Amino acid sequence: MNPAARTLLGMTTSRSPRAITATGLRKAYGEQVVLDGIDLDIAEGTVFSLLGPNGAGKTTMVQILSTLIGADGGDIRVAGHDPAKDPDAVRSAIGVTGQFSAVDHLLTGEENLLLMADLNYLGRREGRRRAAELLERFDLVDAAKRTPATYSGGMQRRLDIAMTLVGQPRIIFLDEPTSGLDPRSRHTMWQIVRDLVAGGVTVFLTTQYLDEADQLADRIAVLNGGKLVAEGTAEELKRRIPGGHVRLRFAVPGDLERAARAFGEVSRDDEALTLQVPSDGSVRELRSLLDWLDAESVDAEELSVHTPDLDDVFFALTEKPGNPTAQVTTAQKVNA
Ligand SMILES: Nc1ncnc2c1ncn2[C@@H]1O[C@H](COP(=O)(O)OP(=O)(O)OP(=O)(O)O)[C@@H](O)[C@H]1O
Repeated sequence: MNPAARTLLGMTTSRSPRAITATGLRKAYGEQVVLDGIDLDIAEGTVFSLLGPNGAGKTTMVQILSTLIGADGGDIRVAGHDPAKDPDAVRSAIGVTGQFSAVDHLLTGEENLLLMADLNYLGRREGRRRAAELLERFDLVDAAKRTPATYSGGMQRRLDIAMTLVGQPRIIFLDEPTSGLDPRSRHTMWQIVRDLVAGGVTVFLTTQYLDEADQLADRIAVLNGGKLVAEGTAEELKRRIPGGHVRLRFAVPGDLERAARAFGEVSRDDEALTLQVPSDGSVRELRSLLDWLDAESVDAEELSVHTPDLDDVFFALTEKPGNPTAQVTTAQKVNA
């Protein structure tokens, strides 16, 4: 029976299994409340990205979910287990990679993987098989006998992830997996994440790169001031904030003046001879704008369409009074 029919009949639709859930998660350091009642609901086999300004509490959240530190309150389940009551069960289901790389720099890449296999009690033969498979999968065969000191940043990051995968975790915490990587290595890392998810792994991603969240995440949450201030798909978050506009640049001040009068409340820059006209960027709106310019013989030298991106969402949701990033929201004020 299709989901719509089930709903019509009042039957509950089956929910996909959850990798991570939390209700009312709280954590304070002394007087400072870092996580102030956080709810999480992350489906298995998806990428969840947590965004937030520096110091928002992202690392604290990852540390709690991965059993490194305890929460002060709330109900948490990771792979079905409570990290406080059953940390070993959580640890056996998760892998953590990122800023604090587990790579031993005195061992070769292959030896690092074999050490991980030992730590996971895989046995000699299975350990060797797994190490060889991961070296192949992460394009590290030629580098296997060298120490990571001779690796590029991208190779070190790939070895780090490969080491995490030795234990075949169902949930992986990726803390800023591509910081410092060049564009090609970033894309390789994105493909690795997509392949993991295609294999059913759940990825909890923290990143400073909003385009990374946009590319990879099924759902994105923005943490600010101890709370999740927004949660949804990238498209849902972008729709939440105004900011779409068309920017027109004119050749002469007279044309700028006439257009500004015709369009009413728009943001203008007399020096650059530009106007920002609120618009959803649709063909229909663009056509009527161009028709008007034609009909009035107003000469626009340049036209560009701006739709809100995740940067706009981030700034709008995490903006502090007096923050210089406020300029990014000019377009939203135009629309207000
Ligand atoms: N062990 C600790 N003792 C006291 N305060 C702490 C401790 N760990 C973190 N904090 C504080 O908690 C807040 C959240 O820190 P956290 O590292 O979780 O933020 P973050 O979002 O990961 O930041 P960033 O993006 O800079 O890595 C910060 O104000 C930090 O100073």
